[in-house]
Amino acid sequence: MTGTAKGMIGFDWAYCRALAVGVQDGIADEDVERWLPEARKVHERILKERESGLLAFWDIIEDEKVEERVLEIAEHFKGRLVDNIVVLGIGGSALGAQALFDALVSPFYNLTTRPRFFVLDNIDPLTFSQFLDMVDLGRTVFVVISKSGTTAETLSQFLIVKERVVSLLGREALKKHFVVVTDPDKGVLRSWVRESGVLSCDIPPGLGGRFSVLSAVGLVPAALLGLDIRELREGARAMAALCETASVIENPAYCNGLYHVIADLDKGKNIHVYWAYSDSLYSFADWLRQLIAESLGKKVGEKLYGPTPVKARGVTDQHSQLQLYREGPNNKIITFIGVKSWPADVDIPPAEEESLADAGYLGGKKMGELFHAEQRATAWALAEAGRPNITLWFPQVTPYTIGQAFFLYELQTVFMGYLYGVNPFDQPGVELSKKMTYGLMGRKGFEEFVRYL
Ligand SMILES: O=P(O)(O)OC[C@H]1O[C@H](O)[C@H](O)[C@@H](O)[C@@H]1O
Repeated sequence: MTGTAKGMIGFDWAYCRALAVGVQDGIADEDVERWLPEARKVHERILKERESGLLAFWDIIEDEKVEERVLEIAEHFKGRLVDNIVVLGIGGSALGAQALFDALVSPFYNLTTRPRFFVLDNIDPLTFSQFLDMVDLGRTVFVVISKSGTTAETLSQFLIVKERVVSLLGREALKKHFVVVTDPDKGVLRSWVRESGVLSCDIPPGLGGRFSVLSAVGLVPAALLGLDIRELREGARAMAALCETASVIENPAYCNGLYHVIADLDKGKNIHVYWAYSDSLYSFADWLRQLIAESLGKKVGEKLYGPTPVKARGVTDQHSQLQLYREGPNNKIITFIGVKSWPADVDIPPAEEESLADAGYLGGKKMGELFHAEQRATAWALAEAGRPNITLWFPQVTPYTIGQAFFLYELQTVFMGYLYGVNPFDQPGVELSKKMTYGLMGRKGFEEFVRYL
């Protein structure tokens, strides 16, 4: 089936353009014109970096060896009595797997299916101890994911469960219950893989955590769950093909990125809301929050950059956030993440009782109709109040379309970073609190960091 037949995601930018409905300070042609020379330079830079293999997030979707290795590992666990697949990881080593799972699997999956899937991306002692009390370690596979292989949170989780597996099942059981996804050479986890012989997958050194969902970081959990990782990456490649064009206006990643930079720097809209009108895409908004915050939240000299990414859920947050978005400070650009059709829908029966006459307008309709009507009305109502908004439409949520969305926003974020003039691939701001934590935890060589406290 062709790409188009499988369905391509796409933007509706009508309500972010100037003078659409009531959008006074939307994006005007002259705004775009002003930025085009800079945007074209950024395209040239991206082209050069691609040619010199500096864009690992783009190269990874074309690297077939990754899929082969991941499917090999999934094959190893096939047919085994596995009740639980548990990801131990945090940030870029967890958010992608969670977004993939929630996008492609029912929210009630764990109640009805085996193996169940859990992403433990926090070290709340109560949650973690309750999880360990609940889980049958003998029927659990832990996927330990850490690009650096040194992240304290993930190592603490790993040390706890490893010790319990060894004391319950013996050291030889480690290979049956652990898979590690980490740096090919460096880090504590890589040394342990060498020593223990457990199965592992590499995270290419040049691939940042928040850009790694289409690598083994997202693929190992997805393949263990039997999700179609080939379709996922084919979707990413289909979007990459669309984003090859130098035309900033025709390139979905560039055009949407440009609108967001203009909204932030020229229109004072530095809060970027991602309003998922789909329960299955709500975690995708979480994944986006890390990608945008860590890539664009940067200090260059005395200048501070970076929109604040905010997530919302539709239609639920119409009843909690809309008031602010429509009548509060006009400092936001809002992206609705919508789904054209669902694999299932529900009929709303007619209201027979006289007492329910006022609910009559709902009868004979489908819940999806009401959902779409509310999304459409909310987008219009925001535009009418001068609030620029965009809709990203998924024809359906499938491995193919979610793969597209991951790649689209990874490239858009790099494009925006270069337009802002920041490095979208590092995150220096997260290091100090880590060093102070090491100091507080008595780690050798970090004593100096606790003097601040
Ligand atoms: O994958 P890891 O090396 O364990 O890092 C996990 C996360 O922690 C870091 O502190 C960074 O903030 C994130 O960019 C990263 O994704």
